[in-house]
Amino acid sequence: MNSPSSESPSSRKCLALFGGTFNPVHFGHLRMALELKELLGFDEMRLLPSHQPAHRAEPGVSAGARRDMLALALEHCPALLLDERELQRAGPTYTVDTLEELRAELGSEVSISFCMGLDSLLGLPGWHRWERLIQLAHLVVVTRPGWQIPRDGEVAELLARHRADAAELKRKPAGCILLREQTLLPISATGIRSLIASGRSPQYLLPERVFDYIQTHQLYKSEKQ
Ligand SMILES: Nc1ncnc2c1ncn2[C@@H]1O[C@H](COP(=O)(O)OP(=O)(O)OP(=O)(O)O)[C@@H](O)[C@H]1O
Ligand SMILES: O=C(O)c1ccc[n+]([C@@H]2O[C@H](COP(=O)([O-])O)[C@@H](O)[C@H]2O)c1
Repeated sequence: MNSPSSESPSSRKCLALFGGTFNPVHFGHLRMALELKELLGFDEMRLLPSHQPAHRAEPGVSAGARRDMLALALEHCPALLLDERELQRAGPTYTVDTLEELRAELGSEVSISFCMGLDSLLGLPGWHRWERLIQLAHLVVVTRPGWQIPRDGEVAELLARHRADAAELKRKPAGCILLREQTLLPISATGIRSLIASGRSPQYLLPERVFDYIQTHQLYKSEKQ
């Protein structure tokens, strides 16, 4: 399928995706996804767990367990959906493959926004076929404490060409980058894993049911996970 066409009706369906390793999912992810959905008026917000993350060491916890924790976290939140498509693909998980697949499924008119933290945007030039991403979807980037918007380099150039405001996400199916300054909870999965590995509790940083799952399955007891 070719790149989606540009202008068209304001009644266009708007789908948002929030991808991650979710090892484990925590309130930082969930609040960000929910706030973006509500504040930007997406019709759907799908959380997309990656199977075999492309640019990090293989997680010590299986894709199935990461998916199960995410499913538990979303059970009582109809506003957030789980999209398992990446778990069904073998080999390294590349976002561009997911977006090509979605475009083939949904057609060229639906607006697709791929949401990420600023830390992820800074690494974008290392992603597989990264220049194609912006032809297939919008990027919604939430600034994260401790991370600065770059002034030069490939990401700065990408921003200069594609930066747009929120209304553009509905006006076009793809091609815009929206930078959102949003208060993010200072929680990271790395922090949660190291708390547990050092014998401390991650309670109140993630949903209670996810905490129960981690305890039942004895996850993250060792630093390697
Ligand atoms: N506290 C947070 N608030 C909002 N977004 C977050 C937060 N933590 C991570 N993200 C974003 O969520 C997406 C998936 O992140 P990921 O699953 O790697 O979580 P993480 O907490 O950063 O994990 P790790 O510490 O293992 O790197 C990324 O786009 C990342 O920028
Ligand atoms: O496609 C790639 O090359 C690529 C490289 C790094 C990260 N991503 C995607 O970015 C999202 C956040 O990744 P992570 O590793 O921070 O959890 C997740 O959906 C990954 O699949 C994608």
